[in-house]
Amino acid sequence: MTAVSCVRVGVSRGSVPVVHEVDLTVRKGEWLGLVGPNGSGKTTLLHALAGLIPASGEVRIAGVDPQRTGRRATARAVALMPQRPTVPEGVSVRELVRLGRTPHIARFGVESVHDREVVEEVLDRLDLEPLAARPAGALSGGELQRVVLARALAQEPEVLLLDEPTSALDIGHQQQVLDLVDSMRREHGLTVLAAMHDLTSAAQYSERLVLLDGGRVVADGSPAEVLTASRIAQVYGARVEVLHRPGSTPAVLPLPAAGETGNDSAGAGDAGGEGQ
Ligand SMILES: Nc1ncnc2c1ncn2[C@@H]1O[C@H](COP(=O)(O)OP(=O)(O)OP(=O)(O)O)[C@@H](O)[C@H]1O
Repeated sequence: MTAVSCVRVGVSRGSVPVVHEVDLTVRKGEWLGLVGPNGSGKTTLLHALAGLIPASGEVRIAGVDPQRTGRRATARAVALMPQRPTVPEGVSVRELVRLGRTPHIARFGVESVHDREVVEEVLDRLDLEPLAARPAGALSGGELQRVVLARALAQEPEVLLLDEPTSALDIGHQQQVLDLVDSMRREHGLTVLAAMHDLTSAAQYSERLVLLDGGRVVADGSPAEVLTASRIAQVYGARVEVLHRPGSTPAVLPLPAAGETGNDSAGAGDAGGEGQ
């Protein structure tokens, strides 16, 4: 079953086209990683899929056309975790997470028992209980990032759009949040589209990667197919080695500039070289 389909999708920012003729299909329950250099159009595409900005072409996501469906109705099926969240002044962490329930609550209606249970469950699953009464505006960057993910999960979406979900997180919290999203995908058939810069992490969690460059899809396939050293050099201008470990997904290792061997070995060399 298809959860997301884009046919010749284009998006302009101001008068400048920044996403060009993107064709994309994502299966229900699939994790699709969106990768590409800065400015390649990842955020723009995610915002168009969430119906936040106009796009040309055809978009269907969780059975709705976000370009022609109201924000509220779209938000009952599609949640976006933004790269740069705005936090309403004075709200607590629990209140911010509760905002995720807004699309499900009738205007002038009150929260149901289910609404309250969902909020408490995501606070618990992300270990946010100890922060729940704190003002959201006074959190660290990483704490806020987990709270904003909690708000998106509280929407109980069919499709979750993640824009750099772990950019502010330490390695332990990166694994915690990506493992949680992955378990929700496996248990509930959640469909995930995640824009990520960490290519090793993107390869680990994504069943498929789509690589954007200059607003166009330049590669679409399994992580091993998309992440080759020559393609990363060409698209990112980066020196890397791609490690293929038995039974595991590819790992992308940055390499030092030619002639440099890294801090430790350079230091050892200066001190008299190896084996002395
Ligand atoms: N509001 C805007 N007005 C004008 N141009 C914009 C706007 N937002 C984005 N752009 C431009 O659109 C292009 C794509 O930006 P976008 O944020 O989608 O890239 P990205 O792949 O998400 O980048 P990054 O990895 O740096 O987050 C960039 O050239 C950017 O400068």
